[in-house]
Amino acid sequence: MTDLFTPYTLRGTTLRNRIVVSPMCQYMAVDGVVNDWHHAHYAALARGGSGLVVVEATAVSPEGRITPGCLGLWNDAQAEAFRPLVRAMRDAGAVPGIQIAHAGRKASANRPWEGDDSIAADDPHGWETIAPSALAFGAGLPKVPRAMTVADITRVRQDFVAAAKRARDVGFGWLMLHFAHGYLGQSFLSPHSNQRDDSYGGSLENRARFLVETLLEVRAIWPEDRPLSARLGMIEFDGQDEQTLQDAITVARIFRESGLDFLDVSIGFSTPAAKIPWGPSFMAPVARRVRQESGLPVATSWYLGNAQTIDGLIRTEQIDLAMIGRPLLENPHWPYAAARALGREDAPWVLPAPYAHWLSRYRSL
Ligand SMILES: C=C(C(=O)O)c1ccccc1
Repeated sequence: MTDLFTPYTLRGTTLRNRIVVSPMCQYMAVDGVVNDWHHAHYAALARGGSGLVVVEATAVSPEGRITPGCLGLWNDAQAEAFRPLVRAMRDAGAVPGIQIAHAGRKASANRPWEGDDSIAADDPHGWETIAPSALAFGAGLPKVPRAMTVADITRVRQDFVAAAKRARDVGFGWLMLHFAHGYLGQSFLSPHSNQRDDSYGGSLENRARFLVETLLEVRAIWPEDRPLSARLGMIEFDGQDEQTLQDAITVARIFRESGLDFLDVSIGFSTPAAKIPWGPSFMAPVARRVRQESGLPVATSWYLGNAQTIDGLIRTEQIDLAMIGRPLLENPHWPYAAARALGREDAPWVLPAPYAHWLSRYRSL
């Protein structure tokens, strides 16, 4: 019986368990470069026992950042700065992953604790944003993006490929394309944000074109023995859920045929009018359906629940991996706590030996 601590092998890459550190933006970079914050943050998460650690949304170009504090992979100096981080995660027994992204019309924003809104037009820290259509997201992000030309689309696709090559060359073992949460990839797929009348807009095939073209070109350079995944907003909670989900499952099937290995099922966040039914494991039924109907192994996140609940999602094959976010910020050693909660005798050895020997020799009372 498969459970939360069963190793997971995909394309010759083996995770020690089913626990994944979900990519969570830290907004602590300067000029997109890794610094002490990231070293401490990701090393602690890797030492906490998770099987895969996915580094936060890392921009493929300067304009692709959400905020000025986002990490980047648009130049070689940024890539080289990742090397010690990759090594530290591997030394801790985790597979190092990274999410590459372009924020599209949600770019040029202040950090969440500094406004969580568009940088003012007269603020030199901001920049021109681009998107499929000249349609602002709205709410705190009223900045109207410039509609991308086909030349822009080609350039951004090439930026994704260049960033993927850099991630490959510095040793990341798992790549995630960020096609969710209202960012550029998602914004091509969603009619909320894509009202183009050329071959990148209108029909589902056209709205998926940028995503599929990018996936195909990244697959061509990503090593055969390393998993290629994507995070895709499969549902918007905007009143059109069944149609959106059917369309997204169609796209997921095309992704599988185009060489995608794994799909992280998330939310579109394409409109501020969405009514998200926040609740315990509320995305699990969506993930189960995507897994059944797309033929791809899946993960999902969002209020997944306690260790017993998440273990149950794995045991009943609703999901293959569990994307854990905020519980790991509360406790990077969440995998150890989960192993204890599940009654595993080897719980201490989820952690590195310097911790495990003390925890196993002098058991908690
Ligand atoms: C910063 C985010 C990301 O990188 O996906 C994000 C955006 C919306 C909801 C959750 C997370």
